[in-house]
Amino acid sequence: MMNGAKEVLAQLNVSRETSEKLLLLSSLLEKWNPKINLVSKSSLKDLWMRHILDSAQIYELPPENAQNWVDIGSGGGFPGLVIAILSAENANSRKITLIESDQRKCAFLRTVLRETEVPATVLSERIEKADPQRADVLSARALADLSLLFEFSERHLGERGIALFPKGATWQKEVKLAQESWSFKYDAIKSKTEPEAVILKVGEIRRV
Ligand SMILES: C[S@@+](CC[C@H](N)C(=O)[O-])C[C@H]1O[C@@H](n2cnc3c(N)ncnc32)[C@H](O)[C@@H]1O
Repeated sequence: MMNGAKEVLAQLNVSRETSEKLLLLSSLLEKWNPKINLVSKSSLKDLWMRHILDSAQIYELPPENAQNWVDIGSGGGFPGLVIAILSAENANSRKITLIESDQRKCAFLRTVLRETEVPATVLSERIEKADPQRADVLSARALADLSLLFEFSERHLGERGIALFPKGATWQKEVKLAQESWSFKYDAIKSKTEPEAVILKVGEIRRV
């Protein structure tokens, strides 16, 4: 088993079936990564902590009735694929959509979904061109600064939806800058995987 897998799986406390799906994701990622660079080579050895646990921690954050979850700029599937796998465990009727413009990465995302038998839709399109999704939850990790993420939210987030954006140590600077052009409410939830990082949970995003 790969570095950290046991510890992370114990921490997540998921069923055997879900553990197997996450293990399948990690082995497919290891296999595809040298060809299409889904995560940086240096972070591959910490895949479970840096990517899988980091993605899983946002799964609990939306309200239970949030049905339509859209992950933009999904890349190698963080957090989108992990959210789809965890949602499948709960057999809830949540609809998951991943938007990613790189065709090869989309082929990887579809392969993992097929092999794990997890339902989700992959849109291989540019975020700014894809049909508006009216998401209840919009997530994006390592995609853009907050101001650009708000522009994407304007297109894809539903009226009462919330956005979940994991951000690193400079998140306060990004918030300040975004406040020049946008009004919004936010909580900064401490990350479980990086001491200075947070997950920004943002709602009521409006242009000023
Ligand atoms: C730095 S990667 C992050 C991937 C993943 N979210 C993660 O945290 O590992 C950003 C991803 O967003 C995709 N992307 C960037 N701009 C995009 C756009 N305008 N429309 C769709 N995908 C985009 C890129 O192809 C890339 O896979």
